[in-house]
Amino acid sequence: MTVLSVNVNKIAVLRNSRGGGEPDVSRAAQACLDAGAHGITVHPRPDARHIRDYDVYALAELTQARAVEFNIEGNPFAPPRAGYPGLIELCRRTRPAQVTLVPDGDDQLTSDHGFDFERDADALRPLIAQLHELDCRVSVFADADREGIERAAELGADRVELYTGPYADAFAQGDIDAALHAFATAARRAQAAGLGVNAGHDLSQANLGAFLHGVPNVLEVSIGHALIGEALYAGLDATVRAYLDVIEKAG
Ligand SMILES: CC(=O)[C@@H](O)[C@H](O)COP(=O)(O)O
Ligand SMILES: NCC(=O)COP(=O)(O)O
Repeated sequence: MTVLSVNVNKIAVLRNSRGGGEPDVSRAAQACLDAGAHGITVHPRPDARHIRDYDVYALAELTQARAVEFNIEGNPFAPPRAGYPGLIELCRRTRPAQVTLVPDGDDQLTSDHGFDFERDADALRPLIAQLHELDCRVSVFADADREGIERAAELGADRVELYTGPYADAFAQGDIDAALHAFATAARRAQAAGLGVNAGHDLSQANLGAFLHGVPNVLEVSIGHALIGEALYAGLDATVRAYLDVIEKAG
C-alpha cells in the first residue's frame, strides 16, 4: 500500500505570518500521526519562509519517538546562511529516514521541476553517497516527461519522487489520460531500473485516487498544500461551534 507522508510546511507559513509559536508545527504533525499518517515531510528553504531549522530538529525528535518516517526535501546546492545550515548539514544533524533532493531556487514560489539527471549527474553522485553514509534513503525529484529517469539509479539514488504538478493541472482541466500515461510510463521505467517510486506536489483528495489507480506501485505520496487547506474546511464547523459554546457559557 502507498504510504502517506504529510508535508507540514503550510503550518509553519501560518505561524510565521504572526511570529510566536501558533499554530504549533509539532502539534500539527502529532495530529497527523495520530490520524494514521505514516510519516512527516518538510521542505525547509534557505529564506526560512516555511519550515525553520528548529522545526526540523523538533520534528526529527518527534518522528524518532513515534518510529515513523521523517522525509526532508530540499535543494542540496543552496549554500548555508544564517538560520539555515544547508540541506546536507541539516540531515547530518537529524538523520532523517529519507531525504528528497529537489532542484528548486529560492526565487521559486514552490517546486516546479525535477532534475536533469544527465546535466546534474556529477553534482548529485557525491551528495547521494554522502547521504547514504548518514543512513538516509535518497529520493530525487523527477519530471515524468523528461528522458533519462533511469539515470537516477546510476547515480546511486534509491527512489525518484515524480513531480505531480503537471498531473494535477491536467486533472483540473478534466483531461488526465495523456498525463496518467506519461506518469505510468515514467514509473515503470524507474522501477525497471531498480528505483522505488514516490510522488508529490499538488496532490489532493480529488486527484489522488485516479493517480494511484493509474500509476503502478507508488510507494509514498507526500502531500501538504491541499491537505492543510482541506483540513481547514473540515475543522471550521467544529471550531466555530466551540467558540459559540465558550461565548454561551460566559453569558
Ligand atoms: C518537492 C515538493 O513538491 C514539495 O516539497 C513542495 O515544494 C512543498 O511545497 P511548499 O514549499 O509550497 O510547501
Ligand atoms: N513532495 C511534495 C510535498 O511534500 C507536498 O507538496 P504539496 O502537496 O504541498 O504541493
